[in-house]
Amino acid sequence: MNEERYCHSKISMAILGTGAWGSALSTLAAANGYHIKLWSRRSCQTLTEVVKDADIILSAVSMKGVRDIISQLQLVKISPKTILVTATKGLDPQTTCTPSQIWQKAFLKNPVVVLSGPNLSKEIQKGLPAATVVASKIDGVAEMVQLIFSSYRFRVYTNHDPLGVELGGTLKNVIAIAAGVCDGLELGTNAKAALVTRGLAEMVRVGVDWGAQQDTFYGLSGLGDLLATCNSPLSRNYQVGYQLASGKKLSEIIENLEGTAEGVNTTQVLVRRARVQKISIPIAEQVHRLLQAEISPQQALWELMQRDVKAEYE
Ligand SMILES: NC(=O)C1=CN([C@@H]2O[C@H](COP(=O)(O)OP(=O)(O)OC[C@H]3O[C@@H](n4cnc5c(N)ncnc54)[C@H](OP(=O)(O)O)[C@@H]3O)[C@@H](O)[C@H]2O)C=CC1
Ligand SMILES: O=C(CO)COP(=O)(O)O
Repeated sequence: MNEERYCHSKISMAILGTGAWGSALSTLAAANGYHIKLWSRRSCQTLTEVVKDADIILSAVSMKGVRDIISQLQLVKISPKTILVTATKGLDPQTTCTPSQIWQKAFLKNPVVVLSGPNLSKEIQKGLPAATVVASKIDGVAEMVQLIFSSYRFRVYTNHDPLGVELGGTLKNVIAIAAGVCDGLELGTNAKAALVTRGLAEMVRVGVDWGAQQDTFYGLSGLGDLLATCNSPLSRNYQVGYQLASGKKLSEIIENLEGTAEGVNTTQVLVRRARVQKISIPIAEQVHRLLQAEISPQQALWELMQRDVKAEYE
C-alpha cells in the first residue's frame, strides 16, 4: 500500500446512495473532517464526476441497486487502487451472491471492504454511541476505512472475514422479521430468546457452508446486529414482522415503510440456496411461507413448535 497516496488529510471518498445509511455514514466521516462527495440517482453531478479521483468509493445503495451501480461504474475508469467499500445488507436474487462478491467479480484488481454491524441509522444520526466492523482479506485496507469512521461515538473494529461479516448483517434481517412477529403476537421473552438463539444457529449453518468463519457470527456483525435488529422498532425488518402479526398484508406494509427492508428479498434467496445446499433453516422457511402469504403468523409458530425433538447441537 502506498503510504503517501493514502495520507489521511488527502483521502477523498465518494458515497453512493443517499438513503438512511449512506447519509448516516457521510455524517460520521464528515464529523472527522473528511471531504465526502455524495451521489444518488437524483444528484446534479454525474457519477463520473463524483467518483473521479476518489481514493475510496463506498456503496450504501439497497440490494436492488447494486448491479445497476456496478454497471455504471464499469463505464467509468476507476484506478485499481481505489478501495471499494460495500455497506449493503442483501443477497442477489439472480446468483445468490453477496454484494462484496459482486463488487469483487466486477473489479478484480480493486481491494474490497465490507462494513457491517449493529447500526440503526436513526440512532447514529442522533449521535448515540455505536460500533461496527470493517472487513477485508487484504492487510491495511480495512484499517484505512477504520480511521475514516472511528470517533468517540462510533467504534470501528477490523476483521479478516469479509464474507462472514457481510452474511451476519444480511441473514439477521430474516430473523428480525421473525422477531417482529414474535413481539407482535406477544409471545413473551422466553420465546424471543429461543427464536433469536436458534436463528443465530441457522445463520451459522448457512454461513459456514458458504465459507465464512463460525466465530465471526458471534461478534458485532453477527450476534451484535441480530440483537439490535430483533429488539428495535426502528428496524424496518422487525417492523415487517410486527405488522404482519397484526394481520396487515405485506404489500401494504412495504408501501408504507420508511426505506428498505432487505429481509423480504433475502428470505427468498436464502431459502432457495439452503434447499440446494440441503441446510436446515426452519425459522427462515416459516418466514418465507409467511411472506408468501401461505400461512398465518400463528400457523408459523405452530409449525416451529411441533417439529420433531432433536439435540441442540447436531
Ligand atoms: N438504515 C440502516 O439503519 C442501515 C441500512 N443498512 C443497509 O444499507 C442499504 C441501504 O439502506 P438504507 O439507506 O436504509 O435504504 P434506503 O431505502 O433509505 O435507501 C436506499 C438507497 O439505495 C438507492 N438505490 C436503490 N436502487 C438504486 C439504483 N437502481 N441505482 C442507484 N441507487 C439505488 C436509493 O436511491 P434513491 O434515493 O435514488 O432511491 C437510496 O439511496 C441496505 O442494504 C440496508 O440493509 C445497513 C446498516 C444500517
Ligand atoms: O441493519 C440494520 C441495523 O444494523 C438496519 O436494520 P433494518 O434494515 O431492519 O432497518
